[in-house]
Amino acid sequence: MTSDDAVRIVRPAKPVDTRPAGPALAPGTVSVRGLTKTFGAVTAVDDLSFDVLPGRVTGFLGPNGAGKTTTLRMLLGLATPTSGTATISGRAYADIPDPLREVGAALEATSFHPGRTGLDHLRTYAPYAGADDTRCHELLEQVGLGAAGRRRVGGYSLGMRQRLALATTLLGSPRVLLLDEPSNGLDPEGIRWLRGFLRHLAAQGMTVLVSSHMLSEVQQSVDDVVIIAGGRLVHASSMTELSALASPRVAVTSPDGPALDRLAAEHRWHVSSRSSDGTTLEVDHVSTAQVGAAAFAAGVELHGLLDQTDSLEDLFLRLVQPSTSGAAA
Ligand SMILES: Nc1ncnc2c1ncn2[C@@H]1O[C@H](COP(=O)(O)OP(=O)(O)OP(=O)(O)O)[C@@H](O)[C@H]1O
Repeated sequence: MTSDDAVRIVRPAKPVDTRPAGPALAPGTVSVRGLTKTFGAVTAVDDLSFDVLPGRVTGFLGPNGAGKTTTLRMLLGLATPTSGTATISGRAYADIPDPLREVGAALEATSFHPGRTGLDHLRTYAPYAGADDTRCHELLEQVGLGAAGRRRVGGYSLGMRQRLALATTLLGSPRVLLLDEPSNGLDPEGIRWLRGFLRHLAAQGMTVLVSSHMLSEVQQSVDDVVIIAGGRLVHASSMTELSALASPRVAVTSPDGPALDRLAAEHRWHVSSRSSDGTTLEVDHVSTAQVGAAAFAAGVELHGLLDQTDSLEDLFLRLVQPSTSGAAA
């Protein structure tokens, strides 16, 4: 990929809607418009605008310090924007009449009373969310803690605590779920379970926003991505559109360097590098199948043909690099 390409892809895939968020938004839509938050000289969130839609799982991604938690805190009324708006179903959190029925959130590792059982933990919070005892039992079953619900939380594994935290956020049967790094500390089985569970919630119409500093952690579970760096939006699209940005690239080796050069010129391949002896070329924007077929048709002997397409994580890292993100210093 050329440096031009790198600059070209660093922009929201869809034009950002800068209209003020209002009641016309579908219920459950999370909307951020021109959101900015400064802490003294530090601009944690810088003119951020994006929407998160119901019925979808959206990954809110960015490296450490990108501004994810600060954005989530503003959505939950825990921090006041310096400027701009952060709304849920068209309202700022403070204006939502019954907030626990509208939005469930887990921002950091929830603290639990170690002497309480999982069920008692839920029962403690249930009245605030208007949930009854049946709902507490139902949620424990849903998060896979049915039997463990009667055991003390002090003996729970980290994964079990994460499940209990998730059950707590769901007490009010909210329309919107905001989770900050929910897979932190989960083992692969726990991550797989979380992925399936969030998908199930979105399939029921919930809006699910999950933050992470690694695309690879969420790439199999999200429908959409919002990527930020240095407090600014660097990319917003569906996961499918993001994947399409990982342009194919191959390394092709032949004992006959000049024949390889002729092939590249004939097909107008974009050769991004050439080994010193001229026997290996790296070619951008073509697949191994295209190069293999062209070499076969031209009778050029190949000794190597390697797919070097960027992984999604490489693409993500390039998107959030300070040099291309335009991040504030
Ligand atoms: N209360 C605060 N006072 C001063 N600076 C803050 C405060 N909260 C956040 N920041 C700064 O704002 C920036 C964004 O932080 P934030 O925690 O939102 O990022 P993040 O993307 O959630 O990072 P991480 O993945 O590490 O949790 C960082 O530079 C951080 O140091």
